[in-house]
Amino acid sequence: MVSLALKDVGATYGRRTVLSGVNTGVLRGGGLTAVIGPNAAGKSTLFKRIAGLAAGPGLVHLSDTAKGREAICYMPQDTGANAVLTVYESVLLSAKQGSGWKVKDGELTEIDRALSALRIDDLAFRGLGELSGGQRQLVSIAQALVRKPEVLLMDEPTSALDLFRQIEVLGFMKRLAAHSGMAVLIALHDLNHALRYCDDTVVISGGSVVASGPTHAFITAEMLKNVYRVEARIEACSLGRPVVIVDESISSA
Ligand SMILES: Nc1ncnc2c1ncn2[C@@H]1O[C@H](COP(=O)(O)OP(=O)(O)OP(=O)(O)O)[C@@H](O)[C@H]1O
Repeated sequence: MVSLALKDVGATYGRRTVLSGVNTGVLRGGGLTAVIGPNAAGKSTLFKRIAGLAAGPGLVHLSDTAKGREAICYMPQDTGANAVLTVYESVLLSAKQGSGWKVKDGELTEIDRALSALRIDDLAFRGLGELSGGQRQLVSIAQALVRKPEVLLMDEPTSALDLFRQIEVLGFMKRLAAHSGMAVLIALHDLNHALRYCDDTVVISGGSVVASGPTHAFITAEMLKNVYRVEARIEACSLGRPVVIVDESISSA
């Protein structure tokens, strides 16, 4: 099963350093890891650095994969839409990325499977340009899945989805990771999703990792105060699940 570890990883845009000294333990395949932190903390940049799309020092160490960097797929926050393509064509194009243009039967089956797992098979022959934001986000997930990554970096993949779709997609990703051994890192703003679906969490603030390890140990009232500047409580809901309740922001005055 694939695993990923970051050692003294940094990232720069031109002369500007936005990420430095990022170290994590070994992030193993088979589950979801949340990457959390305030706006502009460096979550997307970390994903771009891991995927080789941003420059910077340090080591992104991948183990137990024969594919090297090819094992990694980055699903960006803003996916943009090539209005000329249909959903099916765009997913097919993604599946063929980096390989020849000859389409095998198995690949079409994989596409059908991804569209159906995300319940967007009815959109297959609609143009990308005529989809809603949430529908486009589901298509982006399908595009990522058909590339069969071993490490999948999902940048706020549920931000445009309704409540039903959010839990459906995260539940599906959790089962898929457990079944396939894929390592899935998910940048999230909804910390209740992190608590419910992610075994491990990496907390980023101001371009550095401030904590990395088991989710329940790190999503705490103290972390929320220090990193997010809010007074909050973690309490058990009526089903016994921990939930974050935010009481108020802490003024910087
Ligand atoms: N292409 C770029 N060139 C220069 N600076 C950039 C670029 N992309 C991001 N930045 C800067 O890097 C910092 C980290 O941005 P990043 O997008 O990684 O944050 P984030 O944690 O993903 O934020 P958010 O939660 O708002 O999506 C920010 O200060 C941002 O302005």
